[in-house]
Amino acid sequence: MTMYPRLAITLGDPAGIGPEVILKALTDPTVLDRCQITVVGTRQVLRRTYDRLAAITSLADPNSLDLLEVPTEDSEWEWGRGNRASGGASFAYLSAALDRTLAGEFHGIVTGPIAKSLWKAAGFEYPGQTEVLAKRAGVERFGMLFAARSPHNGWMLRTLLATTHIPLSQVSPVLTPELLALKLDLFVECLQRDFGIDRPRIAISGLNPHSGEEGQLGTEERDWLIPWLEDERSHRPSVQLDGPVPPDTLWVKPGQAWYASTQQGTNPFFDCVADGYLAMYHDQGLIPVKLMAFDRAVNTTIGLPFIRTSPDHGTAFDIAGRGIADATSMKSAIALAAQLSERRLRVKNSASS
Ligand SMILES: NC(=O)C1=CN([C@@H]2O[C@H](COP(=O)(O)OP(=O)(O)OC[C@H]3O[C@@H](n4cnc5c(N)ncnc54)[C@H](O)[C@@H]3O)[C@@H](O)[C@H]2O)C=CC1
Ligand SMILES: NCC(=O)COP(=O)(O)O
Repeated sequence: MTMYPRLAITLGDPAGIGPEVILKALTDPTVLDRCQITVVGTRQVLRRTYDRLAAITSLADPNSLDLLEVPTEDSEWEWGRGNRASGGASFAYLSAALDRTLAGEFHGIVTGPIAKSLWKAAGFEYPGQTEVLAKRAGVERFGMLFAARSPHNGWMLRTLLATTHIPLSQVSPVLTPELLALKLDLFVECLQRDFGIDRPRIAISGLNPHSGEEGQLGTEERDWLIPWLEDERSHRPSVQLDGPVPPDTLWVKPGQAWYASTQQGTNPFFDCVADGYLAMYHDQGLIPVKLMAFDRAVNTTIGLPFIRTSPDHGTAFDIAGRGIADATSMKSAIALAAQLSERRLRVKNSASS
């Protein structure tokens, strides 16, 4: 029997493209037929978006949606010009969705994009939505994973970031064997539990050019990354660990697989690709993801007791209110949240029956 998960979708910053891509995504029957959706935000924001854009692009009518109305103190903002009011509203939407999810009302949350600087302006000192979700869920082990399915052949690129929203100068001091072991644990758990890959292959990036070239171009690989990986290999027999692969070439094979015009199983590129890629820092992982899949990649927070996904893009203030935002990444985020929540529901129900 098919079980339809209940998903909350937060509008994100009302001055950005979040409301537009949500109303666009909710016109697609393939998005709607696998889950029950409640939009979390304010009717006034949805109405304003609809009234401005419905004449030039196809949008769901806000009256047709199930809406959880979230009171906000101030609604003085303009398209493309977020301010502390729009930042505060986007925080309130996320909080309301979290309250209801933690109370068991939703199986997953799909978040619209927020502007981190405007959270700060509104007095909320978090680096991003990921950290709020983890804190409110009471979770200390969590990770930022980007998943994207190739439109050419269905292959899925999955990239976990070992470090996320920190300055580049802090990456090396923050990276430790303990942190990488934690991220690897999470990655393996996620690939097995959520993606059904029992014996995953994971490729791990080096940090330095040429993975340090025997210590000539950086010493982290020689000093601890290579020994740590060897140790991990010896006590994880059910996982294939590749690396540390020089970061400039790690993405060549997934790039070939992404663009291959034939299906997995008939193309030798697929024999070389991993089920998951572990990048050492934000842009090392996200530059290749966004080059290949900016229009469709999904950001998902792993380690939470519920599913959370989000489009890979931000608020795009430069195009907000013009009707030209591409909703494919939002559609993919809803579809992935539905797929992962349904899988968890199925497993839970079969365990209890
Ligand atoms: N999950 C989230 O809430 C995320 C939030 N952000 C936030 O978004 C804000 C803006 O960040 P940026 O670096 O400018 O990234 P961005 O993704 O908002 O925009 C980068 C470029 O891509 C274009 N773009 C983005 N999404 C698009 C779409 N769906 N269709 C067509 N074009 C699109 C924009 O017009 C812009 O030219 C920042 O405050 C950042 O913190 C950024 C990434 C994720
Ligand atoms: N670049 C990824 C990103 O900014 C994700 O932010 P969030 O989902 O933690 O808000």
